[in-house]
Amino acid sequence: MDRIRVKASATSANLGAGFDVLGLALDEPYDVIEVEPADRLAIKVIGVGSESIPLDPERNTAGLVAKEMGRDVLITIYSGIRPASGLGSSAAPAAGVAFAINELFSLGYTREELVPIAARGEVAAAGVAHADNVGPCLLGGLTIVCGGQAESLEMPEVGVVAIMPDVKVSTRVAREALPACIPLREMVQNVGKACMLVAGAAKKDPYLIGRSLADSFNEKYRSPLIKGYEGVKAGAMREGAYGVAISGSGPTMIALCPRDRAKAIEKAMRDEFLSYGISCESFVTRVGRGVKII
Ligand SMILES: Nc1ncnc2c1ncn2[C@@H]1O[C@H](COP(=O)(O)OP(=O)(O)OP(=O)(O)O)[C@@H](O)[C@H]1O
Ligand SMILES: N[C@@H](CCO)C(=O)O
Repeated sequence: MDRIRVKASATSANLGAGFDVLGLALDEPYDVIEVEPADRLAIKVIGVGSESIPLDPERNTAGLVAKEMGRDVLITIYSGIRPASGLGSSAAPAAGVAFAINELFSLGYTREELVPIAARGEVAAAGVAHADNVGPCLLGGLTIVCGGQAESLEMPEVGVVAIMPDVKVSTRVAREALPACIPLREMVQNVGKACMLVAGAAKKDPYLIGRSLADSFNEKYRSPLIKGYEGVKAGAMREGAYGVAISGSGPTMIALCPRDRAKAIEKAMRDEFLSYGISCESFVTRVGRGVKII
């Protein structure tokens, strides 16, 4: 094989209480990434937000991954995920390139083993090697990452509505909004919610998953960065969403819902943002299955 082309999709990290641990793969939007052997490591970016994506391999998540894997390659990223929106835009190229290099050079890593390698690419974007976006991007479904290990659970069939208000919140800034310590009571509530969410996926119970999205950490400290958050969430719940969460570090909000309610929920959430004078992009999708060769 002299060149490989993969589809690496958007992801939604945290899912409320699962801060830096849980992540959900989405089917759309996605990046298409091509990788081919070259004399030196180089990166080209075309598409959504390309002007804000660094070409220097040291500052690009995909470049750091290729360096980590010790391969000189030309990486072409056809970007389809808006940067700094909370949908894992920096993770998709990292996961995509880890997967592509593994296939191209027949390195023999499992998808699970690629998770910590791809996570180190995130240092270029977030300053830390968090795996809660690269995990679901590689494995699909609902992913749990912990101490370099990654596990994935199949989700029940749900619709996913994502609303991206026209506001930029970088992961770095959103991480600074979080306290270093939280009260014991909040910690206990969050552990409970995260465990209930995983139980919901294991039991294929979308109502339990939805109820478990409300947390007292990510939402409490980061929702003030998203003007209109409470109204938008209420609009989605009124139209039948199972639950709502900030996607990753925001400002995108996602609602999980019955698939036949998704369009009405999308409209309600958009209308709420507009009532605060905030324009937004939005889309309806489903749970993704992980990076694949196309
Ligand atoms: N390969 C890459 N693709 C996209 N962004 C990158 C890449 N490498 C570095 N970046 C930087 O990361 C920034 C986006 O990362 P950030 O983590 O803030 O957003 P996100 O991935 O959309 O959000 P989240 O991690 O919350 O889901 C970009 O503005 C860009 O400067
Ligand atoms: N867990 C990270 C992910 C960002 O996508 C954060 O919320 O800061």
